[in-house]
Amino acid sequence: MTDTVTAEFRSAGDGGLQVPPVDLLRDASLFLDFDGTLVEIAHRPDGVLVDARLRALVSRLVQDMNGRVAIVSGRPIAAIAGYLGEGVAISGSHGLEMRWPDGRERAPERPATLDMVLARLREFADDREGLLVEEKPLGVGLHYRGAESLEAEARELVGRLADETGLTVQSGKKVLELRLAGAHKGEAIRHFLEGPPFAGFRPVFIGDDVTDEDGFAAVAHIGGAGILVGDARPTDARYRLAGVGSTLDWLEAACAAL
Ligand SMILES: O=P(O)(O)OC[C@H]1O[C@H](O[C@H]2O[C@H](CO)[C@@H](O)[C@H](O)[C@H]2O)[C@H](O)[C@@H](O)[C@@H]1O
Repeated sequence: MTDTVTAEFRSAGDGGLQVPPVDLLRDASLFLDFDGTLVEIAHRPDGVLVDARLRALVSRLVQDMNGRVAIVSGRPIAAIAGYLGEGVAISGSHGLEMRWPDGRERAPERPATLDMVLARLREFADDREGLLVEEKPLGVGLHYRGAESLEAEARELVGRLADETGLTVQSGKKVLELRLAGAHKGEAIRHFLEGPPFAGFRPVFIGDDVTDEDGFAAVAHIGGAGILVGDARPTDARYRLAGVGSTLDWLEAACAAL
């Protein structure tokens, strides 16, 4: 642990939410968001850094929690598996895709309207510097981190495309996504909890973004606990950690306390 990260870890218990107790993962099923929770937010989606420490931590959690660990991300399963390997269960695309620990997978068909939406967003971004279009199997992301003044214009277009296609708008950190409706992170967590190895264990979900609130609400409803990563805000999470560094420190400590 570095001094800086340890200081951040210790100072997180303000804003009404405390740092989670280190024994929280005992008899728990653990669900982890990816961007902003396990890796720092980067300027571009392909700019995130996944190092040996994170890969080792995820492997150790999977092993020591007898497989009761899943990544629950807005990214596609293939992207998460590319970063963290195949040894962990994954829900991708904001709950639309599911991959269980035994390798079973479930995902809906890609909607035909996505190709048209992709083309319209690319055309929009090509004319405006700083915007970036992310193609995903069940959605399209329009990132405005490099052009924040264009947010309102981007929102207007994305809203119009949602009305035209019936796709749903998913807002995130400096991103607007159009994606197939009908799932969210809370539902993905409930699906995992229906069967082995997750069923019967208290759910803990760690996330940072507004898209993670569905997960916090779901675990709270089932008697588990959410952990918000980052600044305090109105939330259904019960605990808070200050940032990615303190989250990795806490996970290592919690794993050692199993
Ligand atoms: O549910 P998550 O695992 O948190 O994924 C949410 C979205 O994360 C990615 O976008 C965000 O992270 C990027 C890299 O740090 C950043 O550049 C971007 O501004 C953020 O919105 C990813 O690109 C999306 O597909 C995910 O839905």
